[in-house]
Amino acid sequence: MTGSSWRLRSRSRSPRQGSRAAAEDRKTKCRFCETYTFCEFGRDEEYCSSNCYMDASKGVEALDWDTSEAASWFHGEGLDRWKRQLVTAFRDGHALLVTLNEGVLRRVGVPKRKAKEVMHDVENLRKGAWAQPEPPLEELPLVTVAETGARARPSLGWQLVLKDDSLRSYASLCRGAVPQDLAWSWFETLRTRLPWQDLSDSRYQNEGKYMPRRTIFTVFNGCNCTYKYSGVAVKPTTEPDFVAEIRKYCVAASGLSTQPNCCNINLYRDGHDSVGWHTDDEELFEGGYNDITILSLSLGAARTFEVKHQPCALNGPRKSHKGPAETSFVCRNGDLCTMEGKFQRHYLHAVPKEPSVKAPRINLTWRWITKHNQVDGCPLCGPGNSRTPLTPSLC
Ligand SMILES: O=C(O)CCC(=O)C(=O)O
Ligand SMILES: [Fe+2]
Repeated sequence: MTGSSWRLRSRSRSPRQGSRAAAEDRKTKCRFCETYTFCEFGRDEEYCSSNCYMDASKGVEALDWDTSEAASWFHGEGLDRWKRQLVTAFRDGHALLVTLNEGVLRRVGVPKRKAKEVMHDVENLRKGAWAQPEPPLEELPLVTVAETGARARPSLGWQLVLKDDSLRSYASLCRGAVPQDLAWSWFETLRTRLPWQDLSDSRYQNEGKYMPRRTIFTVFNGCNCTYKYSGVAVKPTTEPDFVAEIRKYCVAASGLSTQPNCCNINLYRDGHDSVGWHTDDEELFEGGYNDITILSLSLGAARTFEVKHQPCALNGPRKSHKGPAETSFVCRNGDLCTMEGKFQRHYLHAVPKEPSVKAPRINLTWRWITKHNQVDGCPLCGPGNSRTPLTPSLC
């Protein structure tokens, strides 16, 4: 592809400003998902939804390209040169390739294996593109839960266990935030009363293979979003009263001023259950480019929670998620902890297998859905996504 085929699309044309009503009569092909659909935005917009626009642009300027030129480009100049150009474009223009997906690559004749490889690089590039220096705290203040919690419940002893100002990434921890008896009774209630689900990765759906944990995703306040990650789709369950009670207790202990609207709850039956290295950077929570908070309660058996930096393609050769943790702490019955700021953008976390652990553990992670899912028909989706404060505030 020649330089002339790069066209920067201005951020000021955000379709978030359009109205669903104005677009009801218009059937258009979305530039991101490429399906024909009623556009929820105004007439001039090219994306079918705020989800697609944000998936395409991730909040930075979007880089447009002409698919018809792609074939000659791939075949003529080769992938290596193409990748180098991409990197330059990302660095110079803070831009993002918006219309590229595996299907497009296949259509212009890129073999499947190469197309996958390219998309892997593009995804890393997107992450790299986001990894511009974070704004300093003086410019964009951030209050941690270690601070709000300490103000709300000084006796609990909140502490900051990860403080990375340059990456705006923080983790707060409160040992014994919930008294032991109460925590154990919550553990028993959740274990026996929740309709736990076995998750199957889409790749293994027909093979009877399940993720090494049981789970449930609760929502409330009219939200109906499905939680999709790593090839798994967890349908929402309306938050039962006994979960709401736990939520309110933990939010109060954290000094947070708003209630999260969903919770991912995991049951680790014993030390063979686990969750591998990942980030909770799904679009629902917009944590890839916003400061967000995830509040986590541990109940039952103690398990190790591990943390390490997220590899970034622009910082060097592609790295796998293999390799040891950089930080870890043991989460025990009744402990609260958090992941805050841009943690989901810059850090990975995991709960590794610990075969010596014979007892079960339950973990609840409360999150704030700010970008409700259109595809699953969540009634809260649309340009008017509820923008609850994403970070704690001192009140
Ligand atoms: O079990 C934990 O402590 C973490 C769970 C987690 O990372 C998740 O549900 O995304
Ligand atoms: Fe997670």
